[in-house]
Amino acid sequence: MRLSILRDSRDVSVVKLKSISFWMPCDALTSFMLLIIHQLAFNIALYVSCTLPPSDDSAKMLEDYGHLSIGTVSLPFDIPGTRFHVALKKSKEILARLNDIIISRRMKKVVYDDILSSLMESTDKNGKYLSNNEIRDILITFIFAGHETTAVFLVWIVKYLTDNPDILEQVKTEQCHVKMSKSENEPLSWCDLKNMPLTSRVVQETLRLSNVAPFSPREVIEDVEYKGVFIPKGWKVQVYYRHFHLSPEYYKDPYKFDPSRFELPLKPSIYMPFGNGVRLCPGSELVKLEALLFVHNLVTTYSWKIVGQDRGTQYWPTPRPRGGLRLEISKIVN
Ligand code: HEM
Repeated sequence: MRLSILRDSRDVSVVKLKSISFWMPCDALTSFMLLIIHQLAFNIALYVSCTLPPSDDSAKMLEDYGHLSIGTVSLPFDIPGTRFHVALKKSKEILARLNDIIISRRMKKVVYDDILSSLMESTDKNGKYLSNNEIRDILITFIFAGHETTAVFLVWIVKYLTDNPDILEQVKTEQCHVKMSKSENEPLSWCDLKNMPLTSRVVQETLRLSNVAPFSPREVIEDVEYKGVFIPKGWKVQVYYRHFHLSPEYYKDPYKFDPSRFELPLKPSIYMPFGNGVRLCPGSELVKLEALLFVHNLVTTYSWKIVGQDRGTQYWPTPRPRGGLRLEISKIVN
């Protein structure tokens, strides 16, 4: 199957993301960052997947995805009233909606520069095109994987920058420099994004420290002995990336937010925020791009402060600042 769209985000994403309302709807507000960014990350995932602009319909879809997300980490009892039951119901509604989108796209016969069109053109190794149900199933995964982790990850960037004012100042200097090299309203180009070494390291370090996707599930396909432990074929195992990322064996002072650790190349296989091997996250380049654009817009346009006490980390369903990080945020007046 040919599916290149997210492997080469250079061409698509800079162009697409700039056409989405990128940030807050007003000049000042106090709100939970996770709420705002969830909507933003979802809009981007929906746009990259199906070229759907934000609407009431997409807001409803995000709500349904919220139930689906909770259902994936609930006990699998399909009994009315359980979270799992609600998640199954909502997933059927999302699948029906995606089916309508596929049918309407087939009728229009228009090719868009998005994942849906790429899937519709794709063939398997026998040259057979994917069915609507196959496309629908891949899309639901892409949109799910494409917004949930991204939203939490962007919130962690804000948290770490706020907690480290020296690094925040340096990032601001870097980003203002980039901004000043552009004329007013000129969008960032791929070259500009390559010209943000410190911000890129902040992105890498946030991925290491936040571990928003802390593990991957795998099935053992043959008997194996690992460090004296026998693991039989058929067992389910978790590859726990968090173990590598927070190990003092691999990282000096591992709980410290220190982007400078990425100034030199790391040892192989100790940094895997997007997994490894054939199932490596296909959205990894898109996420980094979103993060650079997000930080650029954030630090050059807004100032903010955290409201209330630091409430630590909530580990369910994935690690995130407890409560979603309440911020008082306002537009910088020049
Ligand atoms: C900070 C954001 C993200 C993180 C940390 C992340 C991390 C991961 C990880 C660890 C995996 C599992 C890899 C494995 O099993 O080896 C994965 C899989 C996947 N991710 Fe991401 N991801 C992020 C964002 C995205 C985005 C934006 C998209 C799409 C637009 C996406 C789409 C997918 C898909 C479709 C898979 C399944 C791949 C497969 O099973 O072959 N992810 N991601």
